[in-house]
Amino acid sequence: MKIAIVGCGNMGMAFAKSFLQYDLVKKENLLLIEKSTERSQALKAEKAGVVVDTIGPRVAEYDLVILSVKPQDFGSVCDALAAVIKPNQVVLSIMAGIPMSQIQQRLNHPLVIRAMPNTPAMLGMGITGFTAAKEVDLTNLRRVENLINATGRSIFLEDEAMLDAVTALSGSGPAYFYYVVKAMVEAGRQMGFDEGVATLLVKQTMLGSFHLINNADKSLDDLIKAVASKGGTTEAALRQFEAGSLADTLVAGIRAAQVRAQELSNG
Ligand SMILES: NC(=O)C1=CN([C@@H]2O[C@H](COP(=O)(O)OP(=O)(O)OC[C@H]3O[C@@H](n4cnc5c(N)ncnc54)[C@H](O)[C@@H]3O)[C@@H](O)[C@H]2O)C=CC1
Ligand SMILES: O=C(O)[C@@H]1CCC=N1
Repeated sequence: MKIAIVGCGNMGMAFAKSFLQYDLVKKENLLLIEKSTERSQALKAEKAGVVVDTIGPRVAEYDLVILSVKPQDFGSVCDALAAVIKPNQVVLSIMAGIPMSQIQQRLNHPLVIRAMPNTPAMLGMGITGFTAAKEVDLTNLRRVENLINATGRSIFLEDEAMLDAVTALSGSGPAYFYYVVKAMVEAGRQMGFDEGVATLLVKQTMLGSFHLINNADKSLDDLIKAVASKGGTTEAALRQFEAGSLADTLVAGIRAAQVRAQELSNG
């Protein structure tokens, strides 16, 4: 397979590296289109693929074109891509917010798949929600699904509208996790630990707790109950979280991310 990636930042390269790792594409068949000179020089030094700075006629030689520029930069790539794209090529967009209909219309091209990954894709531990325009046949859909699965796990969604919810939940999700970890490390620092020790205590707690969520045959409420002894320390913390409506604030934040994803479709 020959793959062109437009926008080779965090996510574009997370995808590229996963494909290379699983030998799903050869470096000579991977076109990396990156407008930033600094970034493209780094990609050339890494010998990550064939690096160019603009979309040109050679893009037409690739089976799949991945759009991984920021949604705000989509307008800057449309015309150049529309001018060279051939009818049999498949476009995979990982841009937040931009609906498939808009991509189809701006590129004058029906074969569009839309996906929302997250940054753990860099380690092959991502989760990606994806959906496809009705014009995309099963063979192409399976090919792209296999590629996405090199970055972690995936879930196909019939309803494109749910991709904005995926964006809010798992796309942005890693940042929420880091935010909570950061607050816990700060609490550790305030209680007298240096940052390294606080970080070790928190990271190992998060790792172990994640495995308990995955392996213990208990609900989240039961897992909380198993930690929070009656009249103990955990209860004191949870009471404070409730008083500050922490859970409601987290839910409201995630809903704000969903609204923002919907707004991004308007440019
Ligand atoms: N960062 C994240 O956690 C996630 C991001 N996304 C989506 O992935 C897309 C990319 O995000 P990141 O990789 O984080 O951004 P990034 O800023 O790291 O990468 C975007 C790259 O596109 C390049 N670029 C901009 N205009 C260009 C053009 N006309 N031609 C060629 N290259 C161009 C930029 O120089 C930059 O290197 C966004 O649309 C975002 O919504 C999706 C899921 C997770
Ligand atoms: O913050 C953003 O807009 C992108 C989409 C999901 C994660 N990062």
